[in-house]
Amino acid sequence: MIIAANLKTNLTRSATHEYIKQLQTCVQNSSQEVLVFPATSSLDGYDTKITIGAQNAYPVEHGAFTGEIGLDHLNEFGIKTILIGHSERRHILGESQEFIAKKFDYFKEQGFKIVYCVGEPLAVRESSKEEMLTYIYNQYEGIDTEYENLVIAYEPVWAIGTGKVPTLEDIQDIHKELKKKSSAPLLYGGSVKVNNVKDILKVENVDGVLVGSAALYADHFCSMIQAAEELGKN
Ligand SMILES: O=C(CO)COP(=O)(O)O
Repeated sequence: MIIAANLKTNLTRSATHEYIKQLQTCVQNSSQEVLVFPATSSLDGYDTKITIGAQNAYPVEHGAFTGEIGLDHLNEFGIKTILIGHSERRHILGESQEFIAKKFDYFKEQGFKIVYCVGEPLAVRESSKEEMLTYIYNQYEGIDTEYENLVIAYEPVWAIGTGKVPTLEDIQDIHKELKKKSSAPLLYGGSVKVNNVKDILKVENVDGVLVGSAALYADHFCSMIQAAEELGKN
């Protein structure tokens, strides 16, 4: 399974080094695919079997894009994994589907593993299932769903950082629908914690989890990796 940590705007570079060091023991004998997305300024050359990915980069090698980093900055650390389409970039940073698709194409051309996020806000959730699926399907616009290095993460916006989680039946239902759009591994994200990770990982068509706040604690993230290991679902 894929067990991924999105550290968002947390943990400085030295704290991230400490964090990765603490994770070493639990990934050593684990057969899970573990990904960590540190803050941009915490990207570095980490000596670990954990895959380090970027939370964001501009679709360019380098150039005049104040505040952004480009491909050269990722290459410096051998980073070949990127998160694209996260709801915080869509809704807080104002990234359009068109721009997201452009970013996707660029990093696909570079052969990156792309963890592509989709998910609906609460108002959409509270509408009909049909409207909800239409909303989510629009987030597939311009995206090559057959790209071999693609991982999709379904993250309902209303479940992110709120402690609210869809029912297991709802996760199963939506993952079944999303698998029809793409056979890529499909992660669930949104308030995944140590106490619910096992139940979520057991759901059909859940191929892993993308964890935010609970992953900031190395011991909690470790427990999640171990939970996946115990389930023996690779
Ligand atoms: O946004 C997320 C991961 O990308 C989920 O965040 P939380 O686990 O804090 O809800």
